[in-house]
Amino acid sequence: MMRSKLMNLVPRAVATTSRQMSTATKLTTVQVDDKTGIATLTMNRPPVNGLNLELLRDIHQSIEEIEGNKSRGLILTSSNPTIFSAGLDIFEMYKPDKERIRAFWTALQDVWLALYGSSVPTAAAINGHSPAGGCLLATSCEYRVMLPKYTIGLNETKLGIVAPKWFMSTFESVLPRRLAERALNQGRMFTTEEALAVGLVDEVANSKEEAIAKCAQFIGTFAKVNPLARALTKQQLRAEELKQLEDERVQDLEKFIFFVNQPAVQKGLGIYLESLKKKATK
Ligand SMILES: CCCCCCCCCC/C=C\CC(=O)SCCNC(=O)CCNC(=O)[C@H](O)C(C)(C)COP(=O)(O)OP(=O)(O)OC[C@H]1O[C@@H](n2cnc3c(N)ncnc32)[C@H](O)[C@@H]1OP(=O)(O)O
Repeated sequence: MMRSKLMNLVPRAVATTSRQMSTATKLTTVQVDDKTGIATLTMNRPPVNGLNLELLRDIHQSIEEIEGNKSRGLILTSSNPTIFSAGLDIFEMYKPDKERIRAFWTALQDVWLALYGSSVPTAAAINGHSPAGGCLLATSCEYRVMLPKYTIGLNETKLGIVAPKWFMSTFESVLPRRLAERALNQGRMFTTEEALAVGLVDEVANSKEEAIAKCAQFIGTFAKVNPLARALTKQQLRAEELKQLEDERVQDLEKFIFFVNQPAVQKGLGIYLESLKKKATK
C-alpha cells in the first residue's frame, strides 16, 4: 500500500489560488491551497463530528484523494467551532446492527491505516474538544496545534471500554511511555495547556486560521527535504504499528465485536449516553 503511495511523490508546479477538491461527500471537504499545495481536510458532521460509518468512510476517501493528487501535506480540522471530534459515535456501538458494526469498525481501521501511514506530512488543527476517537485522529498526525480551553485525551476507561492496542501505540508514539500508561489507565482528558506542557500537542493557536497557518508552517519545514526520502523514513518509523494492525485486522474486528456485545459494556454505554443527554437538557 505504502509503495504505490510513494509513486505519487513527485514535485509539482504550484498556482496561486485555493480550490475545492472534493465535495463528493457531505461529511468532509477537501480544500487545496494552490499556493502551498497543502490540502485541508475538514470534518463536517453536526452536531459533534461523531465518527459514524459514513463520516469514517468519507474521511478515508478524502485521505486517499489527497494521497492521489500529490498534495504537499494534509491538515485535518473541523467545521464545528468548538469540537474537533467527539470520537466514535456511541450510537454505532450501542445496541448495534450486526452487519453495520462490522463495517463501522473496518472503516475505522481503514482511516487509521491511511492517516497514520500517510506518505504526505500530516498535521491536526485541533479547533475544539478532542476526546477518544478524536484524539486518535489527532495523534495519528505528525504535528498538532490546538486552540485554548479545550480538552484532548483517551478517556475510554472512564466509559468502561478498553482502547485497542493501536489506539494505545498511537498515543505512545507522542507521549513518553510512563505518562501515556498513566493517562490511559486514568482515562485522562488534558486541557490544551496541560497537553502542551506534556507534548501531546506541539503548539497553541488563538484561532482556527492561526492553527491552520501553524500546521502549514510545520508542513513547510519539509519543503527542502527530498519527499521520497522523507516518506520512506516516516514509513520505516511507523511500520511496526501499521504491520501489527494489518496482520491482525480480522482478530481485532472479532475482539471488538465480542467486547462491545458484552451486556456490561452495553449497559455502560447506555448509561453514558443518558448522561450526555441529561447534560444537554440541564
Ligand atoms: C481487549 C481489547 C478489546 C477492544 C475492544 C474495543 C472497544 C471499543 C473501543 C472504542 C474506542 C474509542 C471510543 C470512543 O471514541 S467513544 C466516544 C468517546 N467520546 C466521548 O466520551 C465524548 C462525549 N461527548 C462529550 O464529552 C461532549 O459531547 C463534547 C464532545 C465535549 C461536546 O460537548 P457539548 O456540550 O458541545 O455538546 P453536547 O451537548 O454534550 O453534545 C451534543 C449532542 O451530541 C451527542 N454526543 C456527544 N458525543 C457523542 C458521541 N461520542 N457519540 C454520540 N453522540 C454524542 C450528545 O449526546 C448530544 O446529543 P443530544 O443533542 O442531546 O441528542
